[in-house]
Amino acid sequence: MPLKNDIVFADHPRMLSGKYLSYGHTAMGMASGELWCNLRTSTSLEIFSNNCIAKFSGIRLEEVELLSKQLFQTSSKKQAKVVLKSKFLEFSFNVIMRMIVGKRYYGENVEGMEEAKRFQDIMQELLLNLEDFLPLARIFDFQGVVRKMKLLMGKMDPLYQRLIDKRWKLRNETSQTNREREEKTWIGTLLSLLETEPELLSDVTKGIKSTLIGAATESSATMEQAMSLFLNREEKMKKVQAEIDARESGKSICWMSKISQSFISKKKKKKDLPKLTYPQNVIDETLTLYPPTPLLVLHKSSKDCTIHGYDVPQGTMLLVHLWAMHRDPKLWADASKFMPERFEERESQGHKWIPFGIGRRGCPGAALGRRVMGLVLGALVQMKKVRAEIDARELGKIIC
Ligand code: HEM
Repeated sequence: MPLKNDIVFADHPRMLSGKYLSYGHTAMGMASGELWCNLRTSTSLEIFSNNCIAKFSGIRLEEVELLSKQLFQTSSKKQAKVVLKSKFLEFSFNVIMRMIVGKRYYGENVEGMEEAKRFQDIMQELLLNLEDFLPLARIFDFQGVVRKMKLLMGKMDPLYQRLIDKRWKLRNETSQTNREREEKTWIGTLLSLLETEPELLSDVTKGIKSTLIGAATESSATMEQAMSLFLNREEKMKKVQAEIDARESGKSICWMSKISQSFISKKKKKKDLPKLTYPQNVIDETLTLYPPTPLLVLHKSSKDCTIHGYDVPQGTMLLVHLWAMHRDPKLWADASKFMPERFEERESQGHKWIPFGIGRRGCPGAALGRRVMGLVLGALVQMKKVRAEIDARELGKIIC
């Protein structure tokens, strides 16, 4: 059956089950696009591997601790209102930037204030514009959105270029120890890729940009949404607290790192760590009802193909209507209800649940995103325990 136009909306899993997704469509993501494809070599896959993510667990724990301290300070004298959106964004940027370049860009201990300020200003502007930056607006370019985004991306380029040049110079000049330290960051790993494939320099820059924006905005939007769902449904929050309490049998020793480890991928869960099923289900349900990328990113067919009986010519753009799929009453019981319990039968969710996309261009940061979100939510619903752990550590009573 021929298609009527060159933009296809897929709003049913059957549309996604054809061979369309299996032969390497091209994501037309705003910053990554085809370029990320080139980076999907063993080196870039390594930076998203479970081992690599585990290596950075200390960074995540430190950042959650700093976030918690900020919240304690704000409310130390009396109850205070806190805008979590900005706190989550700054937290997410710090986590991801420490993994990428080993530096914080917000809050205390910021190295190089001038560079940090430039970075913060660009991010602020970018995020304000990102809210308008829906794929459809981009196709028809309402209000010159594309031009605005290109301008901002252009402003980011020198910043990233300087970061990369600095690291590249250090790699070539410094001692073995410094070099090894550099290699521990993502940028170090990606730069080692350039030694064998120097033509990938511009892909590395663009890959880092898209990773950063996606990682920070998507995780923080989900955390914000989950907190708002929680605050309006006390019984769900209590259930999460109870599961964490039961798992720790009331002890508050080093539990943050244990919580963090509990959010690793289901298949890799360590035997000695009881599952934290309900908090995980809360995150998954938040991603069902409020996917941060409700239309995924634009995809384009790299060859002629047939989806669900329709002939799709090469170059057709595909928008996946994830929002509609995740709320389709034919696919889900009580489709619009916040019901983390539906994930108790996890295996049956299949292709109808794809907040991270699917296939070769699916989100490579899904495992990392889950861990970060799990840790933050776990900490926020158990602030007393976090405080006890931080105090005990500062008094030298525990080491973890
Ligand atoms: C709640 C957390 C997150 C959600 C819901 C999410 C969702 C997505 C989605 C839907 C896509 C497009 C997939 C497709 O169209 O098939 C994507 C792509 C991507 N995500 Fe995420 N993401 C999250 C966190 C992260 C994190 C933490 C990172 C990295 C540290 C990351 C890095 C990327 C990259 C690099 C791409 C582009 C992949 C490509 O073009 O091949 N994401 N993400």
